[in-house]
Amino acid sequence: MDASTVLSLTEVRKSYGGRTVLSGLDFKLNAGECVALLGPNGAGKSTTIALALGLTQADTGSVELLGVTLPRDGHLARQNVGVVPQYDALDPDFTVFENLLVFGRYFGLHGAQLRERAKALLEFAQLGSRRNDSVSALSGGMRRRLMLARALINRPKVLFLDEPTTGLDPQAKHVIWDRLVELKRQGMAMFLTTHYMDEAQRLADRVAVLDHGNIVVCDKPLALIRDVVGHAILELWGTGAEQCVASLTANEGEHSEPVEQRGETYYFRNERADSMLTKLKDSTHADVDYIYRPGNLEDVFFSLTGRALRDD
Ligand SMILES: Nc1ncnc2c1ncn2[C@@H]1O[C@H](COP(=O)(O)OP(=O)(O)OP(=O)(O)O)[C@@H](O)[C@H]1O
Repeated sequence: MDASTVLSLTEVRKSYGGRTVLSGLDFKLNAGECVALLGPNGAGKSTTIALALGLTQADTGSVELLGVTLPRDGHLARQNVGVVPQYDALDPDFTVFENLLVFGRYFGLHGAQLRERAKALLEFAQLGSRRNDSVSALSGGMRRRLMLARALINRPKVLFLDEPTTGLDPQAKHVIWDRLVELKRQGMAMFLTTHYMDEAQRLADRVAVLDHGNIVVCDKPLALIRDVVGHAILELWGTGAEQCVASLTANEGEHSEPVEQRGETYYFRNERADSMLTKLKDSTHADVDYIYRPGNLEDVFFSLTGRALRDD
């Protein structure tokens, strides 16, 4: 494993009960880098995190974390790793501060050193004033921040975050993002899963899209937008959109590309978006709702993973 690589999964295959979840996955996380793993429900994001932490074993292939082989030496690697799991695992019988102390003791910390570390982390997580509160008195956002503080108690070299802001309101989400950006600035390597494209775009140096058992792309968010989607999207929706699209495309000829559709919304990209916008402005379909906008990560995601629901 290269010195700058903190995590590597090579040719990893994993099945559950005959159902293939990962089919030869290759991935590397470098020191100081933040990678966001995106994928539809059930694509295998949590499974990838569990493998990366040595909590489950690959059927074939190899996993190395911080220079040690998993799952064999997982306990060694986990000494230097922080994990923010998808669901809060705080002890409701303890206060905010005590939750940090208890967790720190698992890592062999104690006494004044542990108390100082816990105090500093509560300040970092903007929970200093809630130090003596019961965990049950915290809001959802505060609980996530406490989970983040807890994951940092052992001064980890790499942080794993499984959907760190799912279920939080926009304000609470932004506070978590702000804290994660600060950690990035400090050089923390981070591997996170998310369903939020804005989260991936905001935080990730590289975005990996997992689908059908493998990573289909892994690159900088803006490079993905440029390469997979392009510079512009025209979206049309609402009453009259179908008729409008039919009339705008009527002169395109029989070899024209089919028009992309997600539910009741129609999409044109790039040069076609530009020309459709011109036609639309000159047309009689003034009442149709539309927006002309830059491409984004959600467009990349749909473009690569399709539109079919994955919850069956
Ligand atoms: N311990 C397990 N036993 C059996 N099947 C499992 C187990 N863990 C995961 N799976 C299955 O493996 C597949 C991938 O699950 P995983 O939780 O990794 O996906 P995910 O991408 O994290 O999904 P989500 O976005 O819904 O959280 C799913 O079909 C899931 O039902």
